[in-house]
Amino acid sequence: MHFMTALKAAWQQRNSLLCVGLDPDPAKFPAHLAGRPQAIFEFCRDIVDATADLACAFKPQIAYFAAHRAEDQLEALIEHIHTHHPAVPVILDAKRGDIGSTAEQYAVEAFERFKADAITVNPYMGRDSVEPYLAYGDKGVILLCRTSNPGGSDLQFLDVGGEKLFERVARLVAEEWNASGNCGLVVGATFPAEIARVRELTGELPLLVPGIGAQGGDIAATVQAGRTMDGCGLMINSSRAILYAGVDVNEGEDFAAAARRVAQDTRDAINACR
Ligand SMILES: O=c1ccn([C@@H]2O[C@H](COP(=O)(O)O)[C@@H](O)[C@H]2O)c(=O)[nH]1
Repeated sequence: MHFMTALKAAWQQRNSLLCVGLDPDPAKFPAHLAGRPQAIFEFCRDIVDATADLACAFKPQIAYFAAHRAEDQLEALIEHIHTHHPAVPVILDAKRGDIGSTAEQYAVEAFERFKADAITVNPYMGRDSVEPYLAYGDKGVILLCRTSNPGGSDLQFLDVGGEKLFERVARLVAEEWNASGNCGLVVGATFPAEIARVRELTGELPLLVPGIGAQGGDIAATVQAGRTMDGCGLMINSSRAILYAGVDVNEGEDFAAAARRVAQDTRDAINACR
């Protein structure tokens, strides 16, 4: 199924704009998982099973798996999501960016090895570096536009011929790169004014919005700035605030139940503003 079809169905059927981020850090895992060879998979699987009905997407961040030589556990996790929660699309957060021949390999890795439904990509090497992902017409390609970190302004706010660089990226993606209707943009919840500007420039383009929760972005401001006419258009990501909700209050083996409570509260807070 086309990523956008799956995403739209998930928004409607689950009544949710919440994207649950999967950034597994073994140092923060509950004690009963310590030393288990498949701990990263088991932790994420339990979070996924506890939150799937509340989520419009899952977003595993590849660095948290690769850093621990756990790419095999990432493969198993995505397979688990597709098998047990087939209505929830998977966005592989990899932020790839390289020349075309290398990008071809990254695209194979994301879509054929990991079987992700979408990938995040860095647009700053230009169209030929993005083509290999766009060639998978049914897969989502979500390009960095206005990132949530403070240093994002260093380059993304540069004036490029009368507009800011992030505005140029937004227009380029919406007007030229989205021929197959499979593109989205990353815009941080920490910058609602720029979310509104990107929405203004891109019509109904889906926006992946990290930065609520641990980074402190405002949910109401995010939704008001980025929602489309039908109250959708956003995948609002929260990772650490959900994953470690139980660990922070020492809930041990009930970490997944605690994660569910925070995911539900977050989804409801988003829905209250749509
Ligand atoms: O601009 C960006 C792009 C990506 N991210 C990623 O989103 C999550 C955020 O995690 P939290 O724990 O909810 O802060 C993480 O995987 C980042 O790599 C981002 O934060 N900002």
